[in-house]
Amino acid sequence: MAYYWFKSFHIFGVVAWFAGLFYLARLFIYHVEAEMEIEPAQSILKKQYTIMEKRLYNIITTPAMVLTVVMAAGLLYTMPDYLHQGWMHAKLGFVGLLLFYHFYCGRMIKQLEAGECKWNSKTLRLFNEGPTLLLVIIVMLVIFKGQFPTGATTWLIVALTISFLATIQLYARKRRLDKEREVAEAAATGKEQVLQS
Ligand code: HEM
Repeated sequence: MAYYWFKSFHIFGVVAWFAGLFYLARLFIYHVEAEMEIEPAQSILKKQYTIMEKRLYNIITTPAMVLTVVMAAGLLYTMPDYLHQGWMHAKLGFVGLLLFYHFYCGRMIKQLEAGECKWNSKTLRLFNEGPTLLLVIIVMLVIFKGQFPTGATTWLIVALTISFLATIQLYARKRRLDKEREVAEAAATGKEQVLQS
């Protein structure tokens, strides 16, 4: 029975942890894009994003990470044989990368607050794909364990997933270009009005 409790709370933890990581990366993008705004909007937005990032990281994302790991330890305690299986070693390796990503986000909150972040919104969008990729790999490992499928259905699912992700990227790129054009047009109109007055 303990195994099912650990597993249920492990999955609750995973869902909340990823929700936090996905939203955090989105906030980083908005935070960096606030640079394009004029004052006082820029300072107000940056201050607000810092508050939101800290609350999300400290109140949801980190406790969810702790819950996931503690419940995982409980699962391994009830199923010690998993520790000798290759898929679990691979899973632990990818979870290590996820933990690195998690703590790097904590560092990035501090850098953004101090105005020392070197990332732009384009590279942050790529950074945002990290947890998605790790989620797919880790879930596949835990479901298929040692017998990863290589049949036609698998390749169809892989192709559909890639096309889905590519569509999202293209749409995001279109929105970014539209926004940049709007900002440039607004700046040009502002200049014209100043010259006319
Ligand atoms: C601290 C690292 C982790 C350890 C040691 C760990 C260990 C485990 C173990 C032993 C199970 C039970 C497997 C079974 O009985 O079939 C499990 C289930 C599961 N884990 Fe993890 N896990 C960890 C982190 C994660 C992460 C980060 C994710 C998500 C990306 C995740 C997703 C899942 C899922 C979805 C299940 C349920 C699978 C099923 O019921 O078939 N785990 N985990």
